[in-house]
Amino acid sequence: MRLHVADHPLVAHKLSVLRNKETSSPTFRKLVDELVTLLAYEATRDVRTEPVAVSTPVAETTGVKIAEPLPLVVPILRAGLGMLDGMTRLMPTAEVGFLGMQRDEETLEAITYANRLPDDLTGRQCFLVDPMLATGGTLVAAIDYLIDRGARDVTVVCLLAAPEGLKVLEDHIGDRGDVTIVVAAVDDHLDENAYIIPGLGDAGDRLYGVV
Ligand SMILES: O=P(O)(O)OC[C@H]1O[C@H](OP(=O)(O)OP(=O)(O)O)[C@H](O)[C@@H]1O
Ligand SMILES: O=c1cc[nH]c(=O)[nH]1
Ligand SMILES: [Mg+2]
Repeated sequence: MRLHVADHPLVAHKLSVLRNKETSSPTFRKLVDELVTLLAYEATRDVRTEPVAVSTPVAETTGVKIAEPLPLVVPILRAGLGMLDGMTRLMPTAEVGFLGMQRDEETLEAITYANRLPDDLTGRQCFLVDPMLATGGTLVAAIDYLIDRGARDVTVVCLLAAPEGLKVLEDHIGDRGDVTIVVAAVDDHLDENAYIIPGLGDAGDRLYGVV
């Protein structure tokens, strides 16, 4: 497993506003979108391309286009939905699958309530998006769904990760797949309720309200 932590003053600035409990939902949504755009640039660095002939106004040349099978972006609902537009804006030809997962706040187990993924992911580059990697339970289950369908190349884009969750992911994945985590920051620790500290609270609630 590879970990890439964004090291950029704009990321750090936007993340600080996101953490602030006074930041309203509309501003929070906009900042998540802006941060994803910055992270997606790094996350898509190894996206596969193939040559394509291009006629410029004055010459023939060879360019590139994103190769088939097309990449698959998978937001983990709810909070991951706030990161989808930023990904598809950079990769408009990507296809989109969906996973609806909710962490049981008592047991911390990830429960899957929606699953709309292609049956066969052999050879597809997959991009999982979810703002928070806390205990790692949700992403372990999500990565397993992709690997079980044949995916071997998975990039996870998160805003915040806890060291505890990164360790769980690394131990779980082993050599079963080629997994890269791109994250805006690795925070300090989890509290007794498995919330990321200092964190930003419940990402889903801050994006969409408490339901
Ligand atoms: O690493 P973990 O300990 O599994 O926790 C992380 C998960 O918790 C949050 O989702 P939540 O369960 O709150 O669902 P929501 O997006 O609907 O709010 C977050 O968006 C991750 O999916
Ligand atoms: O800090 C946390 C942990 C899990 N899920 C969140 O939304 N925030
Ligand atoms: Mg939530």
